[in-house]
Amino acid sequence: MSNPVFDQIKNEIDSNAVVLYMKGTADFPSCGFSAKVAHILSDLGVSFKDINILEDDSLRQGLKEFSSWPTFPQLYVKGELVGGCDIVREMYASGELAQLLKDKQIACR
Ligand SMILES: N[C@@H](CCC(=O)N[C@@H](CS)C(=O)NCC(=O)O)C(=O)O
Repeated sequence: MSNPVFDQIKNEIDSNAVVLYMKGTADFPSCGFSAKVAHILSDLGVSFKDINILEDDSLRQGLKEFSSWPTFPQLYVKGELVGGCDIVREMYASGELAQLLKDKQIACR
C-alpha cells in the first residue's frame, strides 16, 4: 500500500543530490549531532538540502521506518542513506566521505 510520507521522502531524495534530514536547519541547528553533519558538509563545500524534521512529526516518524534508522541526522546522497552523525564523522575523518561524493559526481573540495 502506498504511504504518502514515503512518497514525499522518495521525491525529496530523488530530486536533491544531497539531503540532510536534521533537527533544525543548517543555519540554526537544534541539536549538536545535526549541527556537526551540517558543518562537515559545509567544510566540504557541498550544496545540500536541509530538511527540519522537527516541523513535521509524520516525516520524523516515517523516516525512521523508511530508512530503518532510528535517529537524526540522516544523510542521503543520490537517494541512498549514508548514515548519521557517527558514521559521517568517521567517513569525513578518513576521507571516505569526500571520495563517495566525488564518485557520485557531487562537487566538493
Ligand atoms: N549516534 C547518533 C546520534 C544521533 C542521536 O542520538 N539522535 C537522537 C537524539 S537528537 C534522535 O534523533 N532520536 C530520535 C528522535 O528524536 O526522534 C548518530 O550517529 O547520528
